[in-house]
Amino acid sequence: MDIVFIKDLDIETVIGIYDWERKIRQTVRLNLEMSSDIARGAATDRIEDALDYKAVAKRLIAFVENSSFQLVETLGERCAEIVLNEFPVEWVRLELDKPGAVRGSKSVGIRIERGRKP
Ligand SMILES: Nc1nc2c(c(=O)[nH]1)N=C([C@H](O)[C@@H](O)CO)CN2
Repeated sequence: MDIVFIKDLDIETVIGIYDWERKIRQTVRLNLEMSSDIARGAATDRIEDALDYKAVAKRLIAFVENSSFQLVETLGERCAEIVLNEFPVEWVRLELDKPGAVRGSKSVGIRIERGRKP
């Protein structure tokens, strides 16, 4: 299976379950692996035949910046839905990190796989 990926996309948003978290913006980090037929774009050398990772990133930045969920689970699930519903992607693995959320830990977060592997 061919993959287009986006690594360490940092986005500021309102996220968290505590009162103090509802009043500030925190950084979340997205990592995505998306199934894509790499050979198709390679054959024509045209962006129209490839999965445009910049378009995916811009869409997710706009969504996450304007969101205000409590749980990383909810935000991650919504992001995966956007990728599957709005782009030519049949399967996605998504990691959503909340760096520094737990003292003593570099990061915490979720990893999900959604869709059907081609
Ligand atoms: N499974 C989860 N556990 C926790 C979450 C979460 O989103 N999913 N969130 C918090 C707090 O917001 C925490 O990040 C603040 O430091 C705690 N546990």
